[in-house]
Amino acid sequence: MTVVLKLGGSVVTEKDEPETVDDAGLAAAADAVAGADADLVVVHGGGSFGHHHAAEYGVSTTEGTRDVAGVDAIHGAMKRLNARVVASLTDRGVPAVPVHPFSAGHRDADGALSLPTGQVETLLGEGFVPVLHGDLVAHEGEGVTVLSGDELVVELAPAVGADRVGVCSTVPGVLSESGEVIERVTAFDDVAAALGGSDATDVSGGMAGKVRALLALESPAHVFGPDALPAFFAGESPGTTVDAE
Ligand SMILES: Nc1ncnc2c1ncn2[C@@H]1O[C@H](COP(=O)(O)OP(=O)(O)OP(=O)(O)O)[C@@H](O)[C@H]1O
Ligand SMILES: C=C(C)CCOP(=O)(O)O
Repeated sequence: MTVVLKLGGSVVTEKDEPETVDDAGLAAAADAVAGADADLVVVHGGGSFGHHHAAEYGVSTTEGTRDVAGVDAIHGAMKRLNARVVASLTDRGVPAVPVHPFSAGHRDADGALSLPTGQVETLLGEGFVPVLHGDLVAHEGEGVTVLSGDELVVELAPAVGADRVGVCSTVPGVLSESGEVIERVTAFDDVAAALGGSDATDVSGGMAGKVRALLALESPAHVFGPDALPAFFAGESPGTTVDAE
């Protein structure tokens, strides 16, 4: 069983406090990952490491920068967070290794992403748990733009032949306008009215960006909260299933 799991930046960091890890959130997520019986690829989001710096330099998934100080601030912070996530996993005996997307991917002038995945597939085959992260990426005509962890999930899941895809955020799923967890989302327009950005600083579109990205996947993806991580690894379908059918 191959699983691609994104740990939202809102799960592993205090999203409102610049460069602050949520120690309890990260520990709980790492415990769940350590207990999983699967070949696993982990992706984590930016949280208060990526989004604050990206907002400061005016960088999003479509608006770029050529400022090397911005690259250092954003990519540097994401590498620091990645080191913390990898360490929390290796502390628990998970064979986690870092993979930095900035060194590998690029977007063309239309924004289309090319991301080599051979290193992830090979690491997985060799028994490692590759840990990727939302990052910057070279972007023709823009300098560099943000590459969200949700986009990484969409690229990686088919590349590694994922049997299950999970996106863990702090919300228990995609919520309706009345605040109920929507069980299944099959089309963006069906839920567009309920979808907003993030309630924290977020340059990659919050839940709306997440649903849009996941609908591009051939296979279903599950969006759920941190408490549901063990259920997800047990094969259940907690939260919202996003499935374009
Ligand atoms: N209809 C909705 N259902 C659920 N969440 C929603 C909805 N509309 C807006 N949101 C916001 O989307 C947020 C989740 O997206 P966000 O990008 O912040 O999560 P994340 O992936 O955990 O973080 P990061 O982008 O740092 O990785 C929620 O915290 C909430 O504020
Ligand atoms: C802001 C940066 C650098 C990464 C964004 O990744 P995301 O939190 O998965 O959207």
